[in-house]
Amino acid sequence: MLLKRSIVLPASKAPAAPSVLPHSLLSACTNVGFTSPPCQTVGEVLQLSHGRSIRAAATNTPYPPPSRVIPTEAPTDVEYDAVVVGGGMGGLATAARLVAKGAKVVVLEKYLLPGGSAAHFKREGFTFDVGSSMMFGMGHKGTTNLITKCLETVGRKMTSVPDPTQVVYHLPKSDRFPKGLNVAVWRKYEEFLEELSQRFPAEREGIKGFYDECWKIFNSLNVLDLKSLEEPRYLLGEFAKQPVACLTLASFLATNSGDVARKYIKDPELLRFIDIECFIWSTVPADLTPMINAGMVFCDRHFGGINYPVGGVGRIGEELAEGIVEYGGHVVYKANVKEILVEGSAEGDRRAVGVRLADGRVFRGKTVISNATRWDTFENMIGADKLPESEKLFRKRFKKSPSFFSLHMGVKAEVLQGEADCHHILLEDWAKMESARGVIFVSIPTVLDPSLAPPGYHIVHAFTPDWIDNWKDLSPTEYEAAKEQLADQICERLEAIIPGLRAATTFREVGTPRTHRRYLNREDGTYGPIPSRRPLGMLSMPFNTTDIKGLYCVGDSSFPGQGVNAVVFSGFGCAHRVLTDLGLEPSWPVLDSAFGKLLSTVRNAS
Ligand SMILES: NC(=O)c1ccc[n+]([C@@H]2O[C@H](COP(=O)([O-])OP(=O)(O)OC[C@H]3O[C@@H](n4cnc5c(N)ncnc54)[C@H](O)[C@@H]3O)[C@@H](O)[C@H]2O)c1
Ligand SMILES: CC(C)=CCC/C(C)=C/C=C/C(C)=C/C=C/C(C)=C/C=C/C=C(C)/C=C/C=C(C)/C=C/C=C(\C)CCC=C(C)C
Repeated sequence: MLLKRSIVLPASKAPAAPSVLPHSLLSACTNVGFTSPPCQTVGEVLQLSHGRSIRAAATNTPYPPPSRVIPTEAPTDVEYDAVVVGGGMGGLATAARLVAKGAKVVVLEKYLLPGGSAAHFKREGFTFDVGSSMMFGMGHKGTTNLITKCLETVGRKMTSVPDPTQVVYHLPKSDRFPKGLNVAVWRKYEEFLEELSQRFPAEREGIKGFYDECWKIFNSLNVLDLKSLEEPRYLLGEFAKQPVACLTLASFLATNSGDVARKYIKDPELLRFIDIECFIWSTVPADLTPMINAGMVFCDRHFGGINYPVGGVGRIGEELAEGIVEYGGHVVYKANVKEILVEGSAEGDRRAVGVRLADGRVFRGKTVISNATRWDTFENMIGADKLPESEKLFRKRFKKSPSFFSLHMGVKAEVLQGEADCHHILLEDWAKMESARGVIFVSIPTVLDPSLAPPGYHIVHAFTPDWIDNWKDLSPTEYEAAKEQLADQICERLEAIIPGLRAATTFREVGTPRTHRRYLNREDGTYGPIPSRRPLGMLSMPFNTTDIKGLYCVGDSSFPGQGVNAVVFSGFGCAHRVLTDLGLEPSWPVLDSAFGKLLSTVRNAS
């Protein structure tokens, strides 16, 4: 095994090897749907700094060639119940829930395929995940398995392969850990606690105390029927059915993970570990990470587990899009929304009535749901001069997180012989945890699903946070050179955990924050919003409704934030709120408006 876990659990504790399906069996399930390049290409042959040359993405030709009809049309002479801008996981989840209730829906996606950051693309026999690769919410029990539930909403089911770990950390060396702090987050909770406690024996009780608090949250979430927190009829119903769970969640709404961690843990090195536990999914340390989100992430990884969808992460979006169409909805690609049409001019009176595409087509709807970031939705599709007050507040409280620099590599399988863990985190210096190009995230999905690469090869997808400003004002030649230089540096660092990586690499494609901006249509290529000051837990995050009537936001700039299962939850909430506003689900209108006012007062004050 080349990516060694430095401390191995006692044999009795070690989990069984993952059930990796044979290549032949997996390829039968693999979808060869339409593809197109989400990353920019880097030329025919790359000269690596250590003297070898490898094939880079040669052309923008989709691989394999498109085999499906790509719908680019939907009727424009009807009024839809909902026009959804963007077919990322947030938009698709909303649309799936809406069509299942009989709503007339059109999803307008700028790109050629569904899924947004959770899509995939194909090159030379490799199927690469665009961004997301660590899938929560794909379990089979409880109520928090939101991806499974969302697929079921439109009659779909997917096969996935269980990951034996959520992630393996390769953290900085210190006096106490001369070989580095190496921790595997095992699928079994007790095994993870044991491994971490072996590293920090004096904190055994504190470790259990902190993570057990997370279970209080998760167990409360996991009995609720998860829908819109902006809908009082539903909320009161859940309070009546599950009073303890709701009160527990309410008590954590304004809490951040760092506060709870410090209640139980004193060791500064262990507190730094809790910071990176949060950072890898929230891109901020524990003090800025809402405790409810930590409860969800730190427990679902052991409850439903991390599961890799067979055929690649992009299959989820493809299945959802097909399901939406089967249920009577429309999903239109190459549909670039330039403007959200708003009638009325006075704040409070304005109403969204449809959208206009770059090619001039107009789609009218009783509601408009934007899966673009709030910055793209308001500044770019409505007008910076028309920002509602609540949006001004959002911009004060939240800023754009960095984007990512990504490296998609095809490597000879020998270099990863015996490797069983899909996700790894590498950090050499704690002081650089929050810096651009500090933490390196690694995903090797072929250890779970070999069908993603040709026989004898693996995929290594490595990415690191980076700012778009680092890529501005470069000539095309400078841009290409900068990409190659940084890619070489990242590969060199990765050799610490994958010796021989550079020599084994046969294919490499590089994406920068500019690539993310261009292909995901996210301002500055941002990964999502992060708090600009200490947040009051989840209270300051906006829900789905906006101050413009009929306009809703879904995705990672709405409650509960970043994460594929998080944006799917945001889609469940959004669809529920829209259905009640359309009269397709029951509500109590008088209570509704009073509750809406109360909620915005609490949020504005928090
Ligand atoms: N960006 C990454 O590299 C990355 C990595 C890991 C995880 N993720 C996760 O992915 C999730 C993002 O999900 P999401 O649903 O909020 O957003 P998303 O960015 O994945 O999807 C938004 C979709 O809307 C489309 N779109 C945007 N503007 C449009 C317009 N004007 N017209 C038509 N289509 C338009 C985009 O093409 C995209 O498909 C987040 O949870 C994030 O944590 C992202
Ligand atoms: C009054 C009122 C309003 C209220 C009352 C009380 C109550 C009832 C409350 C309730 C609440 C709720 C329901 C909530 C919910 C929440 C949720 C669902 C959440 C979720 C979350 C999730 C998350 C956050 C997730 C995330 C994830 C992520 C981000 C991931 C990512 C990953 C990555 C990036 C990593 C990768 C790695 C490598 C590659 C290594």
